[in-house]
Amino acid sequence: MTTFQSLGISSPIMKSLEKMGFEEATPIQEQTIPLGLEGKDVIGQAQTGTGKTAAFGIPMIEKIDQSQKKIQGLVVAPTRELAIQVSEELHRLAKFKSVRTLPIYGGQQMDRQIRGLKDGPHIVVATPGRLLDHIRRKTINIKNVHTAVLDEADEMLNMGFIDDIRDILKAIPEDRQTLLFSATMPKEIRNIAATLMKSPAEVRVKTKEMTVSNIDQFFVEVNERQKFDTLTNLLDIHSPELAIIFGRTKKRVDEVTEGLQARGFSSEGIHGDLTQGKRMSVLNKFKNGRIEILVATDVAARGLDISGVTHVYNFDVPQDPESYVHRIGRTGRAGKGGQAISFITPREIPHLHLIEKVTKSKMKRMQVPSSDEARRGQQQLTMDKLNQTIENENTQDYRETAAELLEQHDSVTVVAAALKLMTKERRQAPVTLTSVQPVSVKGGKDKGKRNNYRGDNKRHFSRKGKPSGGNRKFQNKRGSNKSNNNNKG
Ligand SMILES: Nc1ncnc2c1ncn2[C@@H]1O[C@H](COP(=O)(O)OP(=O)(O)OP(=O)(O)O)[C@@H](O)[C@H]1O
Ligand SMILES: [Mg+2]
Repeated sequence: MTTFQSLGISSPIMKSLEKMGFEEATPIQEQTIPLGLEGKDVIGQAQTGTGKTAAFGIPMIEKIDQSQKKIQGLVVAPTRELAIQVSEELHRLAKFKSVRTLPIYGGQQMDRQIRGLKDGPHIVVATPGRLLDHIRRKTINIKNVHTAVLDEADEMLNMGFIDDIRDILKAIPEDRQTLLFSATMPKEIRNIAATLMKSPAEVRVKTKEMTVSNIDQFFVEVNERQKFDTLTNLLDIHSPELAIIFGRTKKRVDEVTEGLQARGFSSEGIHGDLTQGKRMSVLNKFKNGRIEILVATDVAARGLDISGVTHVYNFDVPQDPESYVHRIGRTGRAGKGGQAISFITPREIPHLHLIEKVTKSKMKRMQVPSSDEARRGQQQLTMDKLNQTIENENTQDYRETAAELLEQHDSVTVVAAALKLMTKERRQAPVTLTSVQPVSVKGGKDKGKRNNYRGDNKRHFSRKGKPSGGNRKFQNKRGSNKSNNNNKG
């Protein structure tokens, strides 16, 4: 066990850590905080939910001179929601040091951001597009930045933002410290990343698997047309506290959300076509438990830290193994348990094996649930409530009526009627979704897929809006990047 104290952390930050309930440093924190404090460049890789934010946040905050009203730390993150979240975590960590952090992202009014920037934050957490906007308009001064962090670095580089990131880093003095963090870092991306840094130390928290062991991983083999009924049956059986369902496209997310609502589930969708205000309000409702199910594109796959997510469903299997790692990593965070269930159509079985191979983890087969099991699942919830009432509540006032009922009917009939009354029966609304193409590893038109994953740099790194070559998978990827730009502004 490594205490934060032994890492040489100052007392204001120690105080924050105590308030946040952090008792000991996680392995990535233990290994990177000293390097960060020494001013070394670091490529840090550790599993999802293991505290990478504080791993770069603590040394960054330690090095801020709060008497200087200048931006000294800069974090770049791929999505708006993540920029906000990281900014909040840094704010909590810096609570007793009066270090001010400001998130800057697309979809928010420019003049408001400019006012915020004029107020003199010490740390800015930004999405790449909006940050470049400010740099080009000269509405941000990052000449005094001494620490720059790329959170989810592989994703930003993979999205074709390498030139944008270079432009951003060019605007910062060269003697800066640069830190790169992610749960995944394919070799070719790491090589590119290293070109942005000065002889970086590579810290990889060694584990056999890329995924955390506290997530139980399953797959269900289903036909495309069975997916939706299977999903609602599973939701009835699992009755998750909070669940995230990942769909491949925005349209898919909309359709699944509508279908779930039609069947009486409390759910909303999030993707890049929604206004920033809507995205925030959906996410906040989910965080507060006012909706139980969040249906999302990959915009919610990276970095989001929402406590209480017990289940992740890959309604559509993700395109590449990295994406799988990040999606399922929305559960099982900070040592908690979780379940991940991936829907695989028969033609996608080879893709399942590829994911298992790359992530070095195994998904257990889960049988397709029957509607009978789903019904039992719903009734189980009622039974639990009933048992709780029997154990914890005084039911004295109801006994006379109960006895009266039992004179009229046999006991099973009475209890069955009470169960029926209490059980929230699903509306059996018919739901038909527009089919999506299966993902495949090899053969025919999807052939480029694997090559792309394996790391044809040209495909990974060409700039947005400049598709290179006729690779179909690549164009799909670009297609989704167009939406990513919306998403990730
Ligand atoms: N030392 C610690 N002790 C207890 N909780 C911690 C500690 N460090 C971080 N946490 C908490 O663990 C959760 C996950 O942390 P964080 O979001 O930084 O993970 P991550 O490694 O960045 O994951 P991802 O790869 O998904 O981005 C957060 O709620 C954070 O506050
Ligand atoms: Mg993170």
